[in-house]
Amino acid sequence: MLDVENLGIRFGGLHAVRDVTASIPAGQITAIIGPNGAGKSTFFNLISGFYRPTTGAVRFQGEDLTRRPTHEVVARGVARTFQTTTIYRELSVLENAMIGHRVRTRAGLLDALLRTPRERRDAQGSRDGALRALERVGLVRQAHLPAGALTQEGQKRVGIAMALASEPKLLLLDEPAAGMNPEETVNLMALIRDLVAGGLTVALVEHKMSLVMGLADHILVLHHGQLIAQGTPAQVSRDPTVIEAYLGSHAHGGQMGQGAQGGEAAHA
Ligand SMILES: Nc1ncnc2c1ncn2[C@@H]1O[C@H](COP(=O)(O)OP(=O)(O)OP(=O)(O)O)[C@@H](O)[C@H]1O
Repeated sequence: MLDVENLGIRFGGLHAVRDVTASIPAGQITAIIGPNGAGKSTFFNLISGFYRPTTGAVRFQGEDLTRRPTHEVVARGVARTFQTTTIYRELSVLENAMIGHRVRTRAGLLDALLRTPRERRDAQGSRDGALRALERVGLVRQAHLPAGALTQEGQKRVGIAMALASEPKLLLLDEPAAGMNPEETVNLMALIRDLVAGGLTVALVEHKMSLVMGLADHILVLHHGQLIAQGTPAQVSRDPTVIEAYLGSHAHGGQMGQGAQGGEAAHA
């Protein structure tokens, strides 16, 4: 569904992502893992159009998205959530989801100010689209609550609904389980599985190895900005290069503990 070829970006002298060639297959869950500072978030920012690569190309369903601005990437069917919660806590759950939907509507500011027929049509469409997204994440009954009143897990669902409201084909989740307890993590895994069963393709960056190993069909492993391995959870977890990368990172204060022990302990 999404292919990157020789993708790279430099920040000054630092190659945050270097020469990565990889694919995110349709209808599957792809996890991007690697020790701290491996370039995972930067890779996400590259494929979602937040960063312009220094080298290489990003193709989505065969179309070159390399130089497209983010809103065009979203309009073509790639949506993302963020590591830190970016929901509007004072707005209702429904209003948050409607904001996610508005990227697909055509009415501009003038239409909104003049309340033109197009604006009214789009507003109704946003409401319907937002409700569909809330249904997919199980939040219809909370639609009129302020988003900030929801639990941590509920707020994560709002963030996912915002992304789903743009009706993506590919959903990118940046550390979806961060800050969640084990029970919430299990619920989140079930939600992601449901979304994929409904036809969505998902790629995620995640530190919790229990989630990655229990959920991913396909794993890309980054280290120092480079792709050092890819394959099924079973394949990458016994790959000597991957084990060495995590061990080396642990020796320097990295997060191998999460890799070896399943993740939650180190997050507790
Ligand atoms: N905008 C930026 N400007 C300069 N350097 C950056 C920028 N973004 C990331 N970096 C650097 O690029 C490298 C990769 O960072 P990135 O955040 O992508 O890693 P990560 O694998 O997501 O890390 P973590 O697991 O800690 O979230 C790091 O050395 C980081 O300091």
